[in-house]
Amino acid sequence: MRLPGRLSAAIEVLTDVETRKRPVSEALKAWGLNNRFAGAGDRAAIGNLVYDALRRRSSHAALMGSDTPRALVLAVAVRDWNEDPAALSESFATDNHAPAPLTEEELERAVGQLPDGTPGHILADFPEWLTPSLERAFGDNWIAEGQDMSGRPSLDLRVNTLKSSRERVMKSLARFNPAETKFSPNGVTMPAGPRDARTPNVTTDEGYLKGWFEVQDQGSQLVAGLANAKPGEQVLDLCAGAGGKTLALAAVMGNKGQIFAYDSDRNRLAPIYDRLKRNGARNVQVRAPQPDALEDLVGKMDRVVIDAPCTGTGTWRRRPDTKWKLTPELLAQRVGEQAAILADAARYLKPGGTLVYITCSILPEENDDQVVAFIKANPDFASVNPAELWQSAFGTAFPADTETEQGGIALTPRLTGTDGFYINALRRSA
Ligand SMILES: C[S@@+](CC[C@H](N)C(=O)[O-])C[C@H]1O[C@@H](n2cnc3c(N)ncnc32)[C@H](O)[C@@H]1O
Repeated sequence: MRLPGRLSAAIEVLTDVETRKRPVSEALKAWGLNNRFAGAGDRAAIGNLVYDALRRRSSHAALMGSDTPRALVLAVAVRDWNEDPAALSESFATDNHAPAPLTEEELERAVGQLPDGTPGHILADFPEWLTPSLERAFGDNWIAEGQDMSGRPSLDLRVNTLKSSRERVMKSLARFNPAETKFSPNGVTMPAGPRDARTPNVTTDEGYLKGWFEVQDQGSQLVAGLANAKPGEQVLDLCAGAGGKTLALAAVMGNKGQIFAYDSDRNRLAPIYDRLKRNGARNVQVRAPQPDALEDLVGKMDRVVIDAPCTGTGTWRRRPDTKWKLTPELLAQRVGEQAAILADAARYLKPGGTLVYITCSILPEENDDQVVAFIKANPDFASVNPAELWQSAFGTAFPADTETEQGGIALTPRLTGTDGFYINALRRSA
C-alpha cells in the first residue's frame, strides 16, 4: 500500500475506535482480518498513524478546527510525518484508495500554527479536567511534561541477570541496534523510529525464548530496583499481576530469600507461572486469591511491594486512547482502591519493615496524596530519603528533579525518558 491508502485505512480504524468505543489494538486487528492483502509493514504504518492521531488528539483537532478521524489523520500526516499538504492532496487525486483530496480550508489549516492563547491542556494534549492535577504535579513544567507524554515511546527490555548479561542480549539483538538504558543498570533500549517505522519484534528472538530478557519499560525496571529488595529477604508482592515486577525482584535478589506473589484477580495472575519458568525465577511462591491466602504472612515480611491498580496516566505514550477515556469517577475509584490496599498491607510487615508503594500514574491524587493520608493514619511510617534509596539501589547519581514533596520519586518521559512512574518507600519504625 502507498501512503494515501494507508491514510484511508487509518481513518477507517480511527472511526471504528471512536464510534464503537473499541480499544485501538482490537480495531487494528479487525481491520487486518478484513484486509488480508495488507502486509506487516502496512499494518504497522496504519497503527502508527492511529496512535499518533490519539497521542496529540486535542492539538491536532484545534489546528484543523475539527476532531473527525479524517481531520486527525491529515494532521498527523502533516505535523508528525512532515508531508507537504499540497503534494499529499495531489497524490490523492491519482490513487483509487486515497481519501478525498484536501479542501481549501484543510490545506490552509494543516500548515497553520496554534494561535497565541491556545489553552495549556490543548498544547499539552490531555483532558481539560486534569489541568489542576498536572499543574500541582509539575508546576511551571506541566505543559512540557504533557507534550513529552504525547510522543512515541522507546521499546525497552530488562536483561534477566539470572540467565544472561546485557552484553549477551545486545549481541543477540544486534540487528535492531540496541543501546544501554540511561538509568536502569540492566536495561536495553531501542528508540522509536519516525513515520512508518516498525517496532522490533523481539519476542521471537531466541534470547527471549530462552528467558534472557523481558519487555519492560525502563521506568518499570527502575521502580522494581528501587523497591530495594535484598537477597535473603521475605517479600510480599501484593499486586503481582502477570509478574513484571516479581521477575525483576527475583533477579535483584539472585533467587535468594522468598517472594510471595499475590493478586486478587486470578486471570491477571495466570501468565506468571510460565513467565517464572522461562525466567528461571526459583524463589517465588505464587499465592492465588482465596480466603486467608496471606494470613500466615502477617507480621513476617521485610518488604511489602504494592504495585497498585491505577489510572495508568504514566503510560499515555503507549496507550493514548486511555488518555481520553479517563473520567473523574474512574480516578476516584482507583484512589479508593489504593487507599484500601495501603491500609491492609501494613499488617504483613515486621517492625522495621518497608512498604513500597508504586503506581504508573503521574497524578498527585494517586501518589503523594495517598502517602500523606497513609502516614497520617500510620505515624510509625516515614519515607526513606529518595536520594539515599537511589544510591542504595543503583549506586549512581540521583536524576535531577525527580524527588516529590512527600519523599517519593516521580519518573516521567521528560525527566528520565521513561513512562511515568511513582515510588515511595515507607519504612516502619522498629
Ligand atoms: C499495576 S497492576 C500490577 C502489574 C504487575 N505488578 C506487573 O508488574 O506486571 C495492578 C494489579 O493490582 C491488582 N489488584 C487490584 N486490587 C487488588 C487488591 N485489593 N489486592 C491485590 N491485588 C489487587 C489488579 O488485579 C492488577 O493486576
